[in-house]
Amino acid sequence: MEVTAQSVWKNCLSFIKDNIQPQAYKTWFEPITAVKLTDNALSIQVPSKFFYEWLEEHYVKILKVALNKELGDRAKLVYVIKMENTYGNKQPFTEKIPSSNRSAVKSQDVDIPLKNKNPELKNPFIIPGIRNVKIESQLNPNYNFENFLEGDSNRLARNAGLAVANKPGGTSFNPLLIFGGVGLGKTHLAHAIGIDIKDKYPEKTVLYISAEKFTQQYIDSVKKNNRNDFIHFYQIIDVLIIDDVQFLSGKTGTQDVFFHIFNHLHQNGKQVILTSDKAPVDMQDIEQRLLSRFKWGLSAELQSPDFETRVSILKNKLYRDGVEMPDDIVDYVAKHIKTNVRELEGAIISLIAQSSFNKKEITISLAKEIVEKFVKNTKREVSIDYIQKVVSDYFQMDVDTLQSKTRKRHIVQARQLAMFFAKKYTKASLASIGSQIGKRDHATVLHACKTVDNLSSTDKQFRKYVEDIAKKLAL
Ligand SMILES: Nc1ncnc2c1ncn2[C@@H]1O[C@H](COP(=O)(O)OP(=O)(O)OP(=O)(O)O)[C@@H](O)[C@H]1O
Repeated sequence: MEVTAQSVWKNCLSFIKDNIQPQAYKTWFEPITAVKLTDNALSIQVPSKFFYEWLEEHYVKILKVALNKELGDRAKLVYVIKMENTYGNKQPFTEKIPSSNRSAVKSQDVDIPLKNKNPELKNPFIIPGIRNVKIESQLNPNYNFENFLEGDSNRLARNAGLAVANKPGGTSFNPLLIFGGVGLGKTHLAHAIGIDIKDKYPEKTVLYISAEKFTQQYIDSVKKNNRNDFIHFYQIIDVLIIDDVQFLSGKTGTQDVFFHIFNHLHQNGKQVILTSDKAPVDMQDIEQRLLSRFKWGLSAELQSPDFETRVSILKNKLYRDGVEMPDDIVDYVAKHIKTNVRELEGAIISLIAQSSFNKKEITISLAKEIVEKFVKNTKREVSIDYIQKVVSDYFQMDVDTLQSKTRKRHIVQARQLAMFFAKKYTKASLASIGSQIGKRDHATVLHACKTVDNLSSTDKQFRKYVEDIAKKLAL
């Protein structure tokens, strides 16, 4: 009979089954599949890193005996760790043996050094290389230090970022918390630090994640009963970058788990980088113990750039995009859009687009037209988070209640109002609104908007809710 990975593993399993508790066998061996056999090395696929470490800690001897029986004294075992959508995102963290299926964005792959740096010393039959598991760092190479222009408004944060990138975990800036208003470059700077660390220390595991996604992963892990996996995953990262930590407000479960992850990383000299739209003192509904951790390192503010910096940012962008624009136009845009770099860039992009689509020359009057529209439009920009907070405050409930599955009338109405305002005042799609407001689908959001419209015209009290909330949103 042909010897295959499956046949070898089947024999191993029957030996193991006879020698361990049935429950343990079911839990730790049934989920494993054999994937490859080359020479005397058998590759088995396990569903998570936690799983793999558990096997190593508890069943390494029996695995060795079973494998030696099948493949002789020189038998080797290779683990293939596949986290199948473990944390429930469309683009999950994938972890693989490096030689195959590399990510399209190679620069974002990082090695995860697992527990025992030199496994041979402890487990002679496990081949080297299995620890070179890969994880995508989710960094955007377009956000780097070279194109993050320095000015008085960001000097401290930028230089602290550079210091952290030179010595991750080795400065007193741990955590480094970058805070500031909307569109001032927090995300850009956070990525730039990560990218620079990857350049300088390719062996380090860097992971960028938004607090929102982190929260979602945590919720999913609880649902799927693999909270330990979740924690473990984050504890082995060298540089953890969490964007928009204010999103954790009011989410006590996520805060708790983050607290433990943070402590572990900090104690082990790993670097934590956080961004937030507020300074720690202004953060609400974040546990005190977490806030005090945030203050351990350095909180560096990004302020609105001054006129000169705004001009440099625009000129740099134009230069990188290969577009020429007269200085007086650039100055005009920089003079009128002051508080948000994203808007600043957006206005210049619109200007270029308008002039090329309509074959119009870029003039001051065209710039004026666009800047005016831009400022008007962006005044209405408000986040779905903010809407949920305003609505739940108005009805004196917390955001979790608003998002919950309950069918209680007043909660359903609050949720529908949040959806209605999110549809009205953000650019988010129905699907995205639904997923952010209690993980509903787009049809639910559509239904909510219709219900709010109907009730506003038939129910006086309800109309008052709509008017009050609109006022609170200051739109
Ligand atoms: N100093 C800078 N130099 C060059 N580009 C910048 C600078 N600051 C911000 N930008 C650009 O402005 C845009 C918005 O920046 P970013 O998304 O990092 O802001 P943010 O503070 O994270 O915003 P939000 O509050 O919405 O999360 C990005 O395109 C970024 O590249």
